[in-house]
Amino acid sequence: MSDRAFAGASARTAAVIPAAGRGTRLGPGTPKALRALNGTPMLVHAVRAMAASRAVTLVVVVAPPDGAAEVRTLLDAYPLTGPDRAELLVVPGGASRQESVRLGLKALPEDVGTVLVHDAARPLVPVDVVDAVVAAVRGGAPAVVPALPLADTVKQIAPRPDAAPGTPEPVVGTPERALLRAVQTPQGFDRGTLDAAHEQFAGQHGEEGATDDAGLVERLGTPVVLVPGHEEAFKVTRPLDLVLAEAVLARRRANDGF
Ligand SMILES: Nc1ccn([C@@H]2O[C@H](COP(=O)(O)OP(=O)(O)OP(=O)(O)O)[C@@H](O)[C@H]2O)c(=O)n1
Ligand SMILES: C[C@](O)(CO)[C@H](O)COP(=O)(O)O
Repeated sequence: MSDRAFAGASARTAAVIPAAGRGTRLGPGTPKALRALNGTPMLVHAVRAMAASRAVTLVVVVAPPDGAAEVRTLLDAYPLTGPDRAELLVVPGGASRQESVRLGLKALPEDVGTVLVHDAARPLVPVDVVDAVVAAVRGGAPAVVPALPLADTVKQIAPRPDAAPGTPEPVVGTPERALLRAVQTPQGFDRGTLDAAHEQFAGQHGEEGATDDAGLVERLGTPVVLVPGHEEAFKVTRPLDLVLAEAVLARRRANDGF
C-alpha cells in the first residue's frame, strides 16, 4: 500500500517503535526500553516523541516477545493526552531488531501510507526531526533518514572472526569522513516500499540483513535520502548514554518546564 494509493488526506502516518531488545550493552537488569529516565520509562519518552508530531495518528510498540501484556499495562499508566492523541497498539517482537520491525509492520491497518520506524532507544528525538522526515516522505521520497556528520575519524579493518577481544587490529583503510554520515531514527518510508523490503529480506539478520531499515530499502535498489538529524536523537546504548539522556531531560525541564 502506498501514499499514492491513498492520495491526499486519507493516507495515515504511523510510527513503529521496536522496543523488544534486551539492552545487553547497557548491562544486566530490566529490558532497556523499560528502564527509567528521570523517573519515566524510556519507552514512554519514545512514544511521546512520536505522538508529538501531529502527523502521527498511530503508534505501534513492538514489545519483548513474552512481555506484550506487561508493556501494554505500563503504557496504559502513561496515557497520551490532547485532542490529536495518537492511537496505540502493542505487539510482540522477535529475536532481532529487523524481525521486530517486520512484526510491527504486519500490525498496521490498510489505510497507513507513511511509516516511521523509531528506536525506543532514541527517546529524546525532537519533534522537528520527526516532522522533517514525514514531510520528505509525503513530498515523494520513498525512504528518508535523519543523519549527522561524524565527529570522529573512522578506520576500516579486515574481518578477523577468530581474533581475541583487545588484540591490536590492522587497519586497511580510512574512509573520507566528509562523505560519511551517522544515521538516526525515525526513518520514514512509503509503506509499500518498506513492506516490500522487509518481506524480501525476512530471515536475513545481522550482516546478512541490515542494521537499519533504510539499508534493506537500499538493497531493493530504491533511493534513500538523508535529512538533518539532531544530537539529542542519540541512541541510548551504553551506561554513559543514560547519564547524558537524564542531563538532556533535566535541561529541558529547566528551560521550558517539559
Ligand atoms: N530483538 C530486538 C532487538 C532490538 N530491538 C530494538 O531495536 C532498537 C535498537 O536496538 P539496540 O539499541 O541495539 O537495542 P538492544 O538490541 O536492546 O541493545 P543491545 O544490542 O545492547 O542488546 C531498540 O529500541 C531495541 O529495543 C527490538 O525491537 N527487537
Ligand atoms: C537503526 C539504528 O539506530 C540507526 O543508527 C541502528 O542501526 C541500530 O543498531 P543497533 O546495533 O541495533 O542498535
